[in-house]
Amino acid sequence: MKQVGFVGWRGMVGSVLMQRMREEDDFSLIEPVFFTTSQKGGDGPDVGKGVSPLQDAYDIAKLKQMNIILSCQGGDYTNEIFGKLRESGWKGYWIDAASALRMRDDAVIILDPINMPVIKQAMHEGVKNYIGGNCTVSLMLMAVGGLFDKNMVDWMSAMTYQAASGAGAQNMRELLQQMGETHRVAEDLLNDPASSILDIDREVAEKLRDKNFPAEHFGVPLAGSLIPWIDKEVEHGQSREEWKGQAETNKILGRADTPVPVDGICVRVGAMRCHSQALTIKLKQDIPLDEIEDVIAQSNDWVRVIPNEREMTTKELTPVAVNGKLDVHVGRLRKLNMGGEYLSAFTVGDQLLWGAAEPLRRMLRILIEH
Ligand SMILES: NC(=O)C1=CN([C@@H]2O[C@H](COP(=O)(O)OP(=O)(O)OC[C@H]3O[C@@H](n4cnc5c(N)ncnc54)[C@H](OP(=O)(O)O)[C@@H]3O)[C@@H](O)[C@H]2O)C=CC1
Ligand SMILES: N[C@@H](CC(=O)OP(=O)(O)O)C(=O)O
Repeated sequence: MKQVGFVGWRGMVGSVLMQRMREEDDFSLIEPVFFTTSQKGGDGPDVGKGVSPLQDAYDIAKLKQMNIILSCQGGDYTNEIFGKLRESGWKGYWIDAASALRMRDDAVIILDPINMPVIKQAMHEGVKNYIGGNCTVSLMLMAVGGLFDKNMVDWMSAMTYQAASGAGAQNMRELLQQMGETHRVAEDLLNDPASSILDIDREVAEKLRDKNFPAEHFGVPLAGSLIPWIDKEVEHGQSREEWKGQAETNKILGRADTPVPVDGICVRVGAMRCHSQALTIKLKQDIPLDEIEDVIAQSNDWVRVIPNEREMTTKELTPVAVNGKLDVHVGRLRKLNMGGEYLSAFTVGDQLLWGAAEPLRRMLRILIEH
């Protein structure tokens, strides 16, 4: 059995990975070794194979014994350890959730329902580094990857509505604290049916602008507001999250040399763990809507087309509907006033599942069964 080292297994992404691996009985196929950056010698998790002491995630000699290492620990850890490990002569497979290695020539961005041929070709060529994609990009491709696969897309604009989870566990907590504070300040007025909504709004606005409002992690209020900037600035006023849209999409599709233009504005909203995106797709041809729906619906086992009508949309095309599920919903499919080649779509998916943990779990399985 292959020895698989897990780093970052108790974090938020790592916990979702562990849960999925238990559900799919993946641990029965491997010999897992659990590492830690902070609790060396403590008890590892029991995944049906007894409890073993946690290994030091900075111990290169121990890491070198692994056939495969799967890290959900973050980019700082990858940047510190990966180079040393490779320089030490380690030839094992490295699977990673962090973005640090994604754009390297010796790394593949993994999303096997979309790019299995790219992954297979890389394995054949001896590539050893398999990196999970940006959550927004992976979820967009799980939703409308069929259109890219059929070479129907001329360009695409993605306007995103990204959940707090993308910023980390502490940010999810802070969002709820912010919601609680906002409610608390308005509670008495809310309980009085005669109170004025403008008085309520004034209290809330004052609270949101109060310098003591809890915003240590986001820096600004997210509850009752939104944040139209995610990640650092790259150039020309584009954020790094926006830059990933085109760069990662085309790398995943194996067409970095002839890229499809992808751009838009990435926005953080007060959802918990599901990212939504409003897509404008310029098609190469005016293709009938029912054909487009078929292509999308048949492209993988998890995409679900939601009919473009009010009740189904408001019930099924929301973060609440897909939270904790592998299904990726896509709806609001219609031709725009600009012409028959202009398609709108709205998609929503769980960013901790297909957006983070699931592609890693499936890559591990591909390597084990290889
Ligand atoms: N959040 C997201 O949406 C996405 C994240 N990623 C990548 O995954 C990386 C990890 O993200 P995420 O899982 O959100 O990070 P977390 O902050 O939840 O976990 C990271 C590490 O923090 C340590 N840690 C310290 N205190 C605790 C605690 N109380 N509970 C759990 N872990 C603790 C653990 O390491 P130890 O056990 O060694 O102490 C853990 O592995 C990111 O840096 C990013 O590169 C990728 C895609 C999406
Ligand atoms: N940046 C994403 C989450 C994330 O971790 O992305 P990446 O893996 O590309 O760094 C978000 O905020 O929603």
